[in-house]
Amino acid sequence: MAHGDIVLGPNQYGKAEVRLVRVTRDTDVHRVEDLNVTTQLRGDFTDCHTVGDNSHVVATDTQKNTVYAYAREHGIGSPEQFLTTLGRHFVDDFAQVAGGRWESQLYAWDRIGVDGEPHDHAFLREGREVRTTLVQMDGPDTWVLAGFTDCTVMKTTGSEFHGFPRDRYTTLAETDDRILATSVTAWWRYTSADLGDWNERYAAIRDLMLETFAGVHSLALQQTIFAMGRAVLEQFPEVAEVKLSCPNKHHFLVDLAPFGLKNPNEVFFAADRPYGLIEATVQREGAPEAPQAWATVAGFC
Ligand SMILES: O=c1[nH]c(=O)c2[nH]c(=O)[nH]c2[nH]1
Repeated sequence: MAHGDIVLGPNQYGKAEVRLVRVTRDTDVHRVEDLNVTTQLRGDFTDCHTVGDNSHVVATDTQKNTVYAYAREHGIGSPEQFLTTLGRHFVDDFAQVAGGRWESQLYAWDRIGVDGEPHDHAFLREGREVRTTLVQMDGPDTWVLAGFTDCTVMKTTGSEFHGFPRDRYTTLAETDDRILATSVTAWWRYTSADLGDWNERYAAIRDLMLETFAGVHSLALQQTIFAMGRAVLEQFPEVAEVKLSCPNKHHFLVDLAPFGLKNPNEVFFAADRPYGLIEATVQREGAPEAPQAWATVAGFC
């Protein structure tokens, strides 16, 4: 080969960020494994790059499907075990694959506590929510808003969605058992700026919202968030109104039938966009509104 020829250097390819949620439901106490998997192959792929010969190319789509099928067939257990098993398959079963890299991020979930007991199928993404507070003043008037954001929760059962209108653009299947997941952003307005015990009250309101999320058998995310706001207004007279903004973090059941596998609500694709965005204000009928309190709070109806 003459000096100066253009040749292919190091290369690898695969599917990045395969969002995989596996629910193990062999008992009523569900377990959740939530991974973001990237699979990349190295080996004899020169002809694809230089002349477009794909005869050696294990399609990235195939790599993605393999991630989901392996989650179903072999389970996850640990990311180390899962990635090693996956990588061994590609390296051992395809002569042209010499090696590769398999990487994942694992998102940990805790169980939501209800009456001090860990819930069977309602989970809270590990890591605290961000507590938010906004005080507005206008002369002698003070308004205190409190809330939180980035509080990601999931129910692996106890959620249905059906009975919605169908037109020629409707493809969504009705379901009586789906994953319901959202990242809650909540704001509430206190009736007074002089309540004291702010930290205890904040924690109690947050816990009540999470317990309500866990406890409500959901027919729609709209119903769940209204119940969360209503529970706060019923138990905390010092709260005047509650606003919630909740993305519906869709989890789509992966069709494993083409690979000869059943998927009894176990292996899901966790999509990040587009997402439903469900927002509501829950208020006391006839109570005076306080537009000044909310005037600069963006993104809420
Ligand atoms: O809880 C839901 N509310 C909706 O309005 C909706 N729309 C949709 O496609 N899925 C869902 N889920």
